[in-house]
Amino acid sequence: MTTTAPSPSVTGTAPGTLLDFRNVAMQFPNGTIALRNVDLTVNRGEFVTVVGPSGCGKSTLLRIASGLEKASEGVAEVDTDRIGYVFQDATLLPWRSISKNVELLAELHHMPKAQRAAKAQEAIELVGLKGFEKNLPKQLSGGMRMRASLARSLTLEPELFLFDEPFGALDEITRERLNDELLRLFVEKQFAGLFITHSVSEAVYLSTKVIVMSGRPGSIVERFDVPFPMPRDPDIRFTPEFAELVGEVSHALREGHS
Ligand SMILES: Nc1ncnc2c1ncn2[C@@H]1O[C@H](COP(=O)(O)OP(=O)(O)OP(=O)(O)O)[C@@H](O)[C@H]1O
Repeated sequence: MTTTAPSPSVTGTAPGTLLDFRNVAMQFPNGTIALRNVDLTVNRGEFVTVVGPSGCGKSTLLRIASGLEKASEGVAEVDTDRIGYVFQDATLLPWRSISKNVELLAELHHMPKAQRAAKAQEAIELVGLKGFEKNLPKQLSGGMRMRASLARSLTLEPELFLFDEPFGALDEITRERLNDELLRLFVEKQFAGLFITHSVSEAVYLSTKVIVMSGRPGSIVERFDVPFPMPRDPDIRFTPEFAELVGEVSHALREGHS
């Protein structure tokens, strides 16, 4: 596939572009134009976060990346079939135990039983749910359910992870803790990330790049490189440099909205 020059990897992974959108536009059959002129790349080793006002087309962008929707114009290339998804809702099956939920994707991919059980156990331990394998989803907190959702995707060892506001419904402390755990997984598992959030500080904290979108029809108004090294020190959030970048992104968001 044709790619733009990848930026240097921050996690030591091989360089290369996993997602490449060129001049992507989306018009739904009812006439709603959700996206226009979107140029976006996600390279190996990158964690790219998109922020933008409600209804600007962020979820549509992710659905195009996942193959659930087809762009009405432009080129949307994804150079891997190992894609992980985490949505705002953990979407666990209520009648299945946590370990059986975490095994589900591997099961759908016809992974042999013993292998998928081992993968699920490894993923459960990675997200800090050891000891809860036999519990049902309703016996877990919202944050724990989200960890299970993450674990379910990790069993397939995704190269590209798509996140649609996964922590939006959680309280601040849980959200911060999960941000730290996600960063740890990003460094350890070396997937590339495309993340959507309404929180500018979450975007800056998690990402190597932040993309700001305008109101609908969504187009990219500004891109920011986040210079803080990985693994990221949680205290970075209390530094003037961090506050300054959050301020710049917030400003671009307000400008793009008006
Ligand atoms: N299947 C569809 N048919 C018609 N219009 C749609 C469809 N899906 C989304 N839209 C419209 O496209 C626009 C973008 O929707 P999308 O869900 O991508 O926005 P978003 O930025 O993710 O919003 P939010 O931040 O509120 O979740 C909205 O105006 C929405 O109503």
